[in-house]
Amino acid sequence: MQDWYKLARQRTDHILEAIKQQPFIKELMNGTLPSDIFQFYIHQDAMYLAAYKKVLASVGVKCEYEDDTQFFLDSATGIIHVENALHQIFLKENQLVHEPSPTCELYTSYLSRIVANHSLEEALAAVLPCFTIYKEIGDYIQANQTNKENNPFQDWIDTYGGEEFASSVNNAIAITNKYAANASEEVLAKMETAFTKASKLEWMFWNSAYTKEAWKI
Ligand SMILES: Cc1ncc(CO)c(N)n1
Repeated sequence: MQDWYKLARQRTDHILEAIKQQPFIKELMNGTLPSDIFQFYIHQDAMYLAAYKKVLASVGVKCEYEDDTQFFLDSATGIIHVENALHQIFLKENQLVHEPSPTCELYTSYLSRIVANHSLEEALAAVLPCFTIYKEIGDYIQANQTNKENNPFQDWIDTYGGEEFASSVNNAIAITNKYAANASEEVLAKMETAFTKASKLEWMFWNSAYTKEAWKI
């Protein structure tokens, strides 16, 4: 499988299209997303990223080649910078929420489990939508918005639509493709399942922010 990502991207296109149609994304793009919803999202995302950082470091440890290990360790460190930058702008201290929503818990637990107990190939496929979907959504918003001068969420949009993130995303894709090139049919099927599931969890994460998802009891 030479270009594994291309096929996985095609097969999950409906999920990406559904994300673009979400009110969270539409209102983020036109700048009308209510601030309580964005605050809820930023808080949940802070908890998500804290877990994701550890997941990326573990993926790095599992990699066979030194450059790949370095890439994932650098990405984990990069998250600290992104977190700090975005949170300094957006995080309002007086509204701190410490409990992860069910979806945040589900997504981070899922990734941790795959990385801890499954193959490197599956782990790479599971962490990839976090890179690629944010890149696609950042680019989509930048290409379609008409309010770059006065969108209150522009710093967030530019973080993921920017060039720096693009090179990191391309590297993550290239590494995943490299391991997929030598994977058996059985492993490839598991990779696709993991990529699809993580893509759905990205959809759920934005949806859960928009509805300010809470524990049912
Ligand atoms: C839920 C989620 N997925 C991906 C990213 C991109 O790093 C993020 N910040 N949050």
